[in-house]
Amino acid sequence: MKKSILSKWPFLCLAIFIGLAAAIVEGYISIYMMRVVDTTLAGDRVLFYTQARTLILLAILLLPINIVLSFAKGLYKYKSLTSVKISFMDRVFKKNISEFQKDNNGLYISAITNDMNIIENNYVEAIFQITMNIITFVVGIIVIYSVSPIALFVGIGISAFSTLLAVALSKPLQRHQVQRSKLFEGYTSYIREVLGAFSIIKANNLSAKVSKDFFIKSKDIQYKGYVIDRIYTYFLSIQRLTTNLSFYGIAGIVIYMAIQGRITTGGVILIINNMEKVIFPLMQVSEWLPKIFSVKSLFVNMDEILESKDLKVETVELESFNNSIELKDVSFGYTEDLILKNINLTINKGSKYLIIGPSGGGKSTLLKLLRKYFIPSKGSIKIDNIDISDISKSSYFNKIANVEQQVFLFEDTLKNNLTLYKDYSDEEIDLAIVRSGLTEFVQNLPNNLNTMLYDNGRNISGGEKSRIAIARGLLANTDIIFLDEAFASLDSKVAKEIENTLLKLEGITVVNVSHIIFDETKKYYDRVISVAGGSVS
Ligand SMILES: Nc1ncnc2c1ncn2[C@@H]1O[C@H](COP(=O)(O)OP(=O)(O)OP(=O)(O)O)[C@@H](O)[C@H]1O
Repeated sequence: MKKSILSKWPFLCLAIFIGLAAAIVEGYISIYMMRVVDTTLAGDRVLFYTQARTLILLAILLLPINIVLSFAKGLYKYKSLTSVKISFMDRVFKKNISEFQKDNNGLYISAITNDMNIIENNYVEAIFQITMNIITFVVGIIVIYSVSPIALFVGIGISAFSTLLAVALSKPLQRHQVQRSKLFEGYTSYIREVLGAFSIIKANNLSAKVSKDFFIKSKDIQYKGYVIDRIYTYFLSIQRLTTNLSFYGIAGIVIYMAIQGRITTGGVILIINNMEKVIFPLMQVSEWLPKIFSVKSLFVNMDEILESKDLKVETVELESFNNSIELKDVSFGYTEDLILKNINLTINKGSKYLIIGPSGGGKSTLLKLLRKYFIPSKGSIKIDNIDISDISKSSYFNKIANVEQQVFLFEDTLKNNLTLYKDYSDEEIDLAIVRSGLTEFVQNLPNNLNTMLYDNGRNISGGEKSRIAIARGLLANTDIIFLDEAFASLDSKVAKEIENTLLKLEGITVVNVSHIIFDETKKYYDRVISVAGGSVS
């Protein structure tokens, strides 16, 4: 993840270049300020006017440079943060369905929201601030050196002390930052859960329990934030004390040197002015450094979340499905316990299969294996004699359509929800609408197919959602359609009609897991498979 931010170094370099120009101009401003003071005190009018004019011109020049610097900073932050967020999402979607399902979603949500905010403030911003402060510091040192090297050595002493303090402080901060990130994971998934179950919580009078649980979870996070702030406070107080004392010390030395006549009055002003430019950036660097170190552990944590443990190389692109899918001695379990045991089954192209069986018997699990969401623990699944594990997921997913009971609808038009952003002709879309029993529904919508669906289809019924899922499956024009309890929310008339349509699809293989069995349609299946106790019959 860190690499995706660092890959945007050209934008940082641009900002550094402009920042350097700004610091050099500021350096010249303080030198001309010194000259103006000294020529005034010397009573040299002609030289005063020349120096004062240059001083004003430099001050005016600083304005556009600072504006461009602010644009460059914005560009660097925009590019870096977009890059890290895109890289995060890319890696999430590179994970296997099985791997993703094992994790708690809260983990990802927390990483992309809370951890990303910390990365923005404590890493991307910190890198910019540190580099700018180093530039200001270096220019300040050069300017002071040109007047008094002794004052400069005192400044370097302070720098060493502040940096050591920053490094020492980063250790406990790193630990607390990781602990806070872990707390955020649980907190995020809890919020997602309770908001998702809003109506159940209200209807069962569970609000008081939710409030109590929420208080416990948010209290822990707030406390961790308090601990982190406390460490920063100790750190900042010590740091301010040392820098203030150093500043007074340097001011004393410079005034003493002026009394002895070793530097001019303008020189005193220049050194005091630039000491601020040396000490303040140091203070800033030592404030930002612990933050950068503390983010290191967040990157490690994110890389762990995003790491794909599936190292299987898929070498075959499935061009077509011609004959059959063969399951040979297939066993599978989510854990050590096997859910499916030594399954032998052949699914022929174009045939229609009804899968029935008791709840928890393993029907959906069998579908998950056929859909390549999971790979068998033992045995093999071969499609036209090619092992499913060797076939690339994308080419396999192009050949299958999945109709689930839980339908997800994007916040978009009904048309895009049906086509899933692929190109189909109007005739194809109309046919899928008719076949899935959606004709009347679409006609009654205010903007027909262009009607927007919001919030996962909150304003449409469960049955309408199911029919949208079935229409998607039909429209996809795939060789195989897998249905998992797709008719559960439909009335028997509509369900039977849709089932009939599916059973009449020529050349398309249909595997339908269903509790709902109609005698009228059951006989048209080529085979009814019962899955119970881990076996098929
Ligand atoms: N992701 C999972 N992790 C662990 N166990 C699981 C997972 N999914 C299902 N199981 C378990 O596997 C067994 C079979 O579940 P499966 O969903 O395949 O049954 P099913 O026959 O489809 O049941 P139903 O008809 O109730 O949907 C069950 O005991 C279930 O608890």
